[in-house]
Amino acid sequence: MQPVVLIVDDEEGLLLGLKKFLEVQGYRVLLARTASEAREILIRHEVDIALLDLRLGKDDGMSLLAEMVAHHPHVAVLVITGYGDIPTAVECMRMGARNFLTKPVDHTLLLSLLEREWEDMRRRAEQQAILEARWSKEEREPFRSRHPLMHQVEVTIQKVKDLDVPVLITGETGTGKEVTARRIHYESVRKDRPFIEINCAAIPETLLESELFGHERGAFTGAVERTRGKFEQAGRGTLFLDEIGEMSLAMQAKLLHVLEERTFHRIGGSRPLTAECRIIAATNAPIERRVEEGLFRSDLFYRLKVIHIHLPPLRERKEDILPLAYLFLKEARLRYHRKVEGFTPEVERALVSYTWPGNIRQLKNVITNAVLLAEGPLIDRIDLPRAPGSRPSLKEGETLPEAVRRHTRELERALIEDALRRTGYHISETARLLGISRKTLYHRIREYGL
Ligand SMILES: Nc1ncnc2c1ncn2[C@@H]1O[C@H](COP(=O)(O)OP(=O)(O)OP(=O)(O)O)[C@@H](O)[C@H]1O
Repeated sequence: MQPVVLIVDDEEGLLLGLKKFLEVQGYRVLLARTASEAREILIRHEVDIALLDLRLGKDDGMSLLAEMVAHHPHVAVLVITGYGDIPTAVECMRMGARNFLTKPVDHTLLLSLLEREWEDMRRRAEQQAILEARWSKEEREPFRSRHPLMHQVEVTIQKVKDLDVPVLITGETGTGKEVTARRIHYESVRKDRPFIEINCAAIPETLLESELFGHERGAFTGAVERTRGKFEQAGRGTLFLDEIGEMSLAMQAKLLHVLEERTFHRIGGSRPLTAECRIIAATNAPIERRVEEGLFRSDLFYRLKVIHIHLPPLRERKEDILPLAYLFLKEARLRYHRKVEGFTPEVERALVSYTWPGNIRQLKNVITNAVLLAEGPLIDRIDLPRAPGSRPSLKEGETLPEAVRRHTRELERALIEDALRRTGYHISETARLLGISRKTLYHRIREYGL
């Protein structure tokens, strides 16, 4: 993966010089000449590292730094200061900059700082992935609902787990489709074989085919070695196709062919390979509507939904809210070493009466935050997003900047939710409508539990 560096400077010569130098070193470089250009780029692109000149013409580099630290915490900021301006550099590091360089920029030093940041980021991402896998996937026992609406789901899981036919799981975002897919796999005879997942919406259409089927060396520019696709990686295990509703018609045709023939080819390959994995597909898009509109092939739809599991939203199974809330409380308490024991009766009532548009994911986020912020053994206040249209107000003990930040987040959440509804939960269309990348949209959906 190519690291993306944003350079913010108003000196044209320096910008172009650094851009050329870094591109030769394999970095992707984006340029901003003003603070507002930098803001625009940060919203629209996934930036890894920013090089920020504190002297930005009439703009104030320090305020931009503060904004970047607050709103784009994943971006590592290196500041460029005038020669000998050490107190400012120290202040910047205190504010959250990762390091500083003085002018004129020493290219060798810059390169070593960038490499160190990039290495750090990759290590953190790996550790995060290990933690995630340890905490939220196979090892943890998922909650099993006793609600009558979920009873049928349980019966179906038990009945079909060992069969060799596809399963389609539908339900709103955060209702537990992936958790259900994993349960089917790990409770089945395939449990010692791989469980491979792929998010069909998060991968650009041009890459999806090679991700799924793999490619031979030289199959296309950049195919430097033979690569096994997800079908091969899954072997005789399970392939989980998440967000299948977002798949293009061309890819749907290819997938249907694999389901019918049980064979596929790596891109550029002539030897047919056998697809032995079980397919579980999931979607939160209104897939029947997509079929009616001709956006999803009806033959593929019927083939996938041989077994159909629909997960009802949390608001339709309110009895599950408190058991889940206590489960997440226990998890967060252990994970963050907090001494929190439960909720006050008012908080319990608030949890049960809320509508949970982001379902279990949102409930989990809310409870984890509450555990982190709790001061006593009982959680006595809970932050639930306001109903749209109500007037902004200051919470007890909240400062103005805190309230502004909270309201900005609520506004952003509501706008994204609105855009998702308008496009019928079509990720690419929503990203286009909002003018942000699909990756950023994904981050936000997860962050806000949408
Ligand atoms: N039965 C369960 N027990 C414990 N946690 C659960 C359960 N179901 C869902 N969760 C938690 O809720 C969150 C969302 O679950 P999951 O990713 O399976 O939902 P999803 O329906 O696939 O969401 P999306 O449509 O957005 O991809 C995860 O953090 C998961 O750990």
